[in-house]
Amino acid sequence: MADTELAAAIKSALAAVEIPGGGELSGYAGLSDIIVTPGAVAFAIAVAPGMETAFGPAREQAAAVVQKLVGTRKVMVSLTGGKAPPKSGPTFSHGKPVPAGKTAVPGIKHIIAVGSGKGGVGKSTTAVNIALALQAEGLKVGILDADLYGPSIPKLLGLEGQPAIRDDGMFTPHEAYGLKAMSIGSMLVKDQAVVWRGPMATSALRQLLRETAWGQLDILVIDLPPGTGDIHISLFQQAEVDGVVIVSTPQDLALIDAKKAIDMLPRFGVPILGLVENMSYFIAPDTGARYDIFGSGGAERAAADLGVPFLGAVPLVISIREGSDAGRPPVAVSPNGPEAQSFRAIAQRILQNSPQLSR
Ligand SMILES: Nc1ncnc2c1ncn2[C@@H]1O[C@H](COP(=O)(O)OP(=O)(O)OP(=O)(O)O)[C@@H](O)[C@H]1O
Repeated sequence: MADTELAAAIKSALAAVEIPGGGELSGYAGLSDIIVTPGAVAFAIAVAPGMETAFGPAREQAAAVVQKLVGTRKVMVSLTGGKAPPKSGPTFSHGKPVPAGKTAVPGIKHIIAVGSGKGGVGKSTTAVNIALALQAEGLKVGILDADLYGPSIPKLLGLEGQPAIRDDGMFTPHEAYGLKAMSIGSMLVKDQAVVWRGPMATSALRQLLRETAWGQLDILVIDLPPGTGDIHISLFQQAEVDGVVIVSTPQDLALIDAKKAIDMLPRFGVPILGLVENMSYFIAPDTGARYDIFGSGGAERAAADLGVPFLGAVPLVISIREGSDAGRPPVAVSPNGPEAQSFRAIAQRILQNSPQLSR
C-alpha cells in the first residue's frame, strides 16, 4: 500500500476511537497529519490544557488500532497539551513510556543532531562535513552515527574494524581526521539492523552515547536515521540536544518530508538550527557552469515559510560522491576547495546563529 493510501486507511480506522466529550478521533480537529515513513507511523493529538489524562485511553486505543494496520512499523501517538506541560509523555513503539529526564553526557558540552525527512538526501555526507567544518573553526568535535538502518559514517571516514573496549567496559572511539567517531554500524552484524527495533535500538544508542570514552568535546554531531522513530525519541528524551540540522534535497517531495521531520521537534523541546539544501545545483566538471536542475531556492523558501533559518546549499558534485565513497571527505582533504566551502559556510552560519555552541 502506498504511504498516502496507508495514511488515509489509518485516518478512517481512527473513526473507531471515541474521544472525551463525545465524537470520534478521525473527525477531531486536534488530530495532526498522519506521518508514514518506511519504519514508522506518527501522529499527534492536540488537546486543551489539562485534558491530557482524559485523552490517555483514546491515545492507547488509537495506537492499538493503528498497530493492527501497519504491521511491524513503529506507531507513535503523542498528546500535545497546549501550553500546559503534558502529564503523560511520549511512548516508544513498544508501548513503554520513555524515561523522563535529560542528563548530560560527561565530557560533551553540546550536541547537534543531523536529520532528514527521507533517506538518501545526503544527510550523512552533510553530518560528516559539518563536523569537520566545526573542527576547522577550532572546536573539538566528535561524530556519532546513530543511523541504524544505513550506517555510513565508517565508509565516509574510512574507519575499519571494531572500536576497542577498555578494561572498564568503555568503548575507545575511532579517530579520523581529528574527529572522535563511533558508529552503530560497528555493533551490528551484517543485515541484522532489521531486528534492532524498539528497545534494542534505543539501548544501543544509550550505550554508544554514554559508554564511549569521548574525552572532552565541544560538540558531538549525531547522524540520525531518516524520518522519525524510536532513536529520535530516545535521544531527545535522554540528552540535552542543542539543536537539529535538517537536510533536504530541492525536490518538493523531500521538502514535504523535511517539514514533517521539523514538525516533530517542538514536541520534544528541541530547537531547530536550520535547513540545509543538499544536491541543490549541478556544477559541470568540465566548464564549472552551474545548472539548477531541480529549480532553485526550494529549501530556502520552505525555510522561510516554516520560520526556520536557511543554513546554506551544497552543490551536486561528482567529487563529493567520489571523495565520500573513498573515505576522503572534502572538508578534510581539501578544506579550501569549492566543495568544502559550502559545508564550511554552513558550519559558520550555525555558530553565528548559536554562539553558545562555541563556548
Ligand atoms: N552534494 C553531493 N554531491 C554528490 N553526491 C552526493 C552529495 N551528497 C551526497 N552524495 C552522495 O549521495 C549518496 C547518499 O548520501 P548519504 O549516504 O550521505 O545520504 P543519507 O541521506 O545519509 O542516506 P541514508 O538515508 O541512506 O543514510 C552517497 O553516495 C553520497 O556520496
